[in-house]
Amino acid sequence: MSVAVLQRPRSKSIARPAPPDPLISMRAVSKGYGSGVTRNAVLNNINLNLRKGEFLAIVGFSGSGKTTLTKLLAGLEMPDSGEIVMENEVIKGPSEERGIVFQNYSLLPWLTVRGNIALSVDRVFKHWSRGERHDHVEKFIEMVGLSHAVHRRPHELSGGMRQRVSLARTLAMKPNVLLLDEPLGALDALTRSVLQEEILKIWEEERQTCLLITNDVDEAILLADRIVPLNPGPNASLGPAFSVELDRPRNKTELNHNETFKGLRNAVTNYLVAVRQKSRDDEALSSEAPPIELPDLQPRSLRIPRGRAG
Ligand SMILES: Nc1ncnc2c1ncn2[C@@H]1O[C@H](COP(=O)(O)OP(=O)(O)OP(=O)(O)O)[C@@H](O)[C@H]1O
Repeated sequence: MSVAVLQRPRSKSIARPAPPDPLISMRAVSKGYGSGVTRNAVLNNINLNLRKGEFLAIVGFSGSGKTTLTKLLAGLEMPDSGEIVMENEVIKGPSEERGIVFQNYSLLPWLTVRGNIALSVDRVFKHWSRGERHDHVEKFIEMVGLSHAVHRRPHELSGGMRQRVSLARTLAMKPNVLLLDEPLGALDALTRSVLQEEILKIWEEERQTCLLITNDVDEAILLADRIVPLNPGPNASLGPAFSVELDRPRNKTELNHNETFKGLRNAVTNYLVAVRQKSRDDEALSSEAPPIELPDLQPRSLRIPRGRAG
């Protein structure tokens, strides 16, 4: 295996403006579950800056700790060591400043599309007039293309439609940071593709700081400004950041023929493949049985003394 693919991609020597300040910083964060022999060390020494207005994608394998990372950023889990800081304040619990969309949309089954979104809007924007809140809800329903289904309840919607409601509900709360934890993971390829385009369009309009967790390299390149791989666990750490040097607005169909897109897809995929192979090799080495030490014995005599035979 080539070691070169594990190295940080070379940055171009063009002078770039300084990156914007981080909105959230993870500093030397480690997290595991359980204790003693049953302890599962999931994340180890994670250092990550999520910059204001950027779209960052974390790509990684199943079980590497992606959801754990999102929950830490959301304040739903606390680090075992290290800290997570948002605008100079250590994150100590969940907050409406950080909106999350999970893979399994958790909609209230007795409320309609409008009702599910309005519930959150009414809670966050209590100080707005009824008319303002109504218009705000309608804007986000329209943004995700569900105006024709406002009166439907979740069981009357397809998976893709439910995920749109979930997205609209979180976007409508206007969080400072949007945390998308494999939001399209449960959808079929076609619906996934349509929703990718929609997220892209919405993000290009709103430019909210956004962190997307995904296992789909193409999706990460289409949407993000920067891609950071999460190496396989246990004790998963972050790999080198890959910068996505593709102009916006982006068009998925056109990107398929774009050389920068293809090169980046190869670089990220090769990195992930190499790092997984390394993790497997390390695992195999550490689980190999130690060599057995044979006792230093010398045979004395194989002859059976006379009279004892039989
Ligand atoms: N609350 C918990 N208690 C104990 N172990 C947990 C808990 N949550 C996650 N884990 C374990 O932590 C590890 C990482 O899980 P996590 O869900 O963060 O990974 P993931 O990369 O999001 O996985 P997937 O892509 O399959 O959803 C797994 O081994 C999982 O079993």
